[in-house]
Amino acid sequence: MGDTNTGTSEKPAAVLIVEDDPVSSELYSVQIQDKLPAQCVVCDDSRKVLPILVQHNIDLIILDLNMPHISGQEVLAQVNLQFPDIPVVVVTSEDSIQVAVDCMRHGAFDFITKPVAEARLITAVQHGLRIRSLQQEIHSLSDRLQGLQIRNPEAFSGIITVSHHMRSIFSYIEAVASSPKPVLVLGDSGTGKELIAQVLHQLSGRSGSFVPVNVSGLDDTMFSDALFGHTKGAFTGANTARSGLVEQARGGTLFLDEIGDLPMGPQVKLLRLLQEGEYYPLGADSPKTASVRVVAATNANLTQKMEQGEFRKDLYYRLMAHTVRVPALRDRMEDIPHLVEYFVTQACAELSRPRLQVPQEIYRILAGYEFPGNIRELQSMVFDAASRATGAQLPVEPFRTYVVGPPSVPDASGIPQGGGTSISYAGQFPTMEQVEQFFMEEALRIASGNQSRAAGLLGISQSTLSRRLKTE
Ligand SMILES: Nc1ncnc2c1ncn2[C@@H]1O[C@H](COP(=O)(O)OP(=O)(O)OP(=O)(O)O)[C@@H](O)[C@H]1O
Repeated sequence: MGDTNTGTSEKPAAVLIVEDDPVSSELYSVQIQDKLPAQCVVCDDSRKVLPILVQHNIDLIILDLNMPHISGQEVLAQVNLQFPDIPVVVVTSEDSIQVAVDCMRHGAFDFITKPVAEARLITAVQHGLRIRSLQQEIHSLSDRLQGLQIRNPEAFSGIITVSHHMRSIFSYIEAVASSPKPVLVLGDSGTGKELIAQVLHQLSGRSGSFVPVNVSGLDDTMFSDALFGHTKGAFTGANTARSGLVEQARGGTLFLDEIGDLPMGPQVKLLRLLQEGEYYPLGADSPKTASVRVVAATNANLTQKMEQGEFRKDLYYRLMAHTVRVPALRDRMEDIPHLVEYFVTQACAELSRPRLQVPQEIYRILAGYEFPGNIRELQSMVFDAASRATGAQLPVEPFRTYVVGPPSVPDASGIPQGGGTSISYAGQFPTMEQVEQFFMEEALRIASGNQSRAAGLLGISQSTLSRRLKTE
């Protein structure tokens, strides 16, 4: 089934079949359990329906209208009154419009006449279960959002924040963590999207691993090989079979970073994986079944990308089943002092030096800054300043220079000429590649060769910087 691994609940749904004819109930049961992730319970006495609903979590009812003791219509009315969220699929031998209208009026979800065609039964049950799962999700979300109670504060301990907006995001994360549907994490570069993906995995209760992969710019073959693996001899040099990241993440979470920069070709393959729960390793004739939860992140504007025909709408709608929008640091400036303290502690531990004190002046300087590189940029600034400290305090000067004054004086071309690197174009205007190369080298120089910090200065991820440096 298409959605079995990636689209619906992993726990089998409970279907109650209310039918006094054992042949029919057995047939429905076998057909449903064969085609859907569902467990059927049969009830041949309509008087027992309500007690069963009280004692068990039933997700959907198949109800024969012609029952002895209490009629199907009466059971339907009772269920609709006491358990309005449970979809009821009515089955009857009466092919009458009036009966159908009556049932719908009394809250039936669907109406099927006997003899029951298997495909019709399966579609009705599938639709009913989907509605049921959406209802449960909405209840869970509104419960969580109303209370803003964080049930697992320890899971969020690595995400430093005092922002009310971030706390509401934590609450949402807790609500959707155990859902098997994809999560799309949106936000500017360096806002903490990967941290959020890790917490989603941690709270998902999944026993498999968290497997991150940066998919930016991967072509068709690179994408298939990385995610799906290959068979022995699939291409020249494929001397042994290799399983891909989807297999590594079996029972866990596959984190697709920079999904907005995935080219169109591989987007089709990803869509198929999400829709069918299946994939073909390179060189394989038969598909493999995937069992992963997908979390994707991007700092790109996907709406714009879809308008420009660079991102598939069907893929977007698959991925955004749950969406988390992480606010930029400039929209939660109240977090800055807490983040600075946190990073100072980290930096001092890494540099094996006593904890530095943070002068208030630093906060005044940072209050006027926009942070295009967000938290990664702040982290780099703090680490850089901590490594320059000579006394007991975090030095103010590196922050002032960074925020207030440019590190070097630009010449007429607008390109800074300070530092050890320069760009010369002898009357010819530099190309974008040259400009990009210049700034990457400049950032690396300022960050003393530390790629992660250089990436922070440039407002891009470390993996993107590393890839761009390799392709230069
Ligand atoms: N709230 C936070 N508390 C502590 N550290 C944080 C927080 N948010 C982000 N960080 C740190 O900032 C850095 C960047 O975070 P992360 O990689 O999760 O961002 P991202 O949004 O995925 O970036 P990109 O879009 O560039 O991939 C990491 O070192 C992360 O640990």
